[in-house]
Amino acid sequence: MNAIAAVEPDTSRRHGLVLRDVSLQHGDGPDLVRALDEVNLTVAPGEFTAVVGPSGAGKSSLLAVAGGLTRPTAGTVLVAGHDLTAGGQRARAALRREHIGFVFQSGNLLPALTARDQVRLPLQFASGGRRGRRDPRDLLAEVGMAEKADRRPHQLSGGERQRVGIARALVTEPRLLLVDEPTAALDRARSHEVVRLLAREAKQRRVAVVMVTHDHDVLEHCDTVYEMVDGRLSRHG
Ligand SMILES: Nc1ncnc2c1ncn2[C@@H]1O[C@H](COP(=O)(O)OP(=O)(O)OP(=O)(O)O)[C@@H](O)[C@H]1O
Repeated sequence: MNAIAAVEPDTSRRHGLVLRDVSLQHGDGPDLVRALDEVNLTVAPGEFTAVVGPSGAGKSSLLAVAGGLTRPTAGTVLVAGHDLTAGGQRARAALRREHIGFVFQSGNLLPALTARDQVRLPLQFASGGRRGRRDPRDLLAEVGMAEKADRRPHQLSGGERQRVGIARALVTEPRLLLVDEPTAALDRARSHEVVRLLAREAKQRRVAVVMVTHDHDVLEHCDTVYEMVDGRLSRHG
């Protein structure tokens, strides 16, 4: 037997994100919109990918499909080797809790909770099964928020809220991090800090990251940049 042939050629990539021929349509007849049009994308563990493109191009649809929030009309979505398109809504929700973290535009924090409790929250919903979850205190220290762990969102700056949002998304040790316009509310310096932090976490924790952004300034921190136009994805630059 040929030992080399027996080795799966794409092992390292299998546990990140794979989209194969993914399409998402809304409506029908004259109202048909192809939000995603036969999209193929592979993001390896530790790879930091950005997606840019004009308004209405399909970027949010891409995140929704990759995150199991929306089922594509056609194609396959694999996250950490699991088929997000195979099961029903409950199966998708379970895979989402287990393997996927989300970071939103302005942190999306709950007003009543301290930074520490925001980061603890996802642990209460995650199953105890898989590898070690992160200690919220360690994670807050890692994102530079240890000193402000007792503060609530209104006592934090935009950049600090975003850091807490990133810590919250990482506490369950996701294999895939989906990030939607993380710098929308930030000035230039804070934008670079936040995206640099995402890049560092991607590498250190071997997380596949997909970040949608309008901010071309921060693309220098990304490994791969794609452009989305009319639901089609292509390499940028
Ligand atoms: N539920 C829906 N029903 C019908 N059309 C929809 C629906 N959701 C999105 N669309 C359409 O799908 C296309 C892609 O939308 P999407 O929100 O993914 O774009 P986007 O690139 O994220 O835009 P933006 O940068 O403005 O957020 C758009 O033409 C939009 O109008």
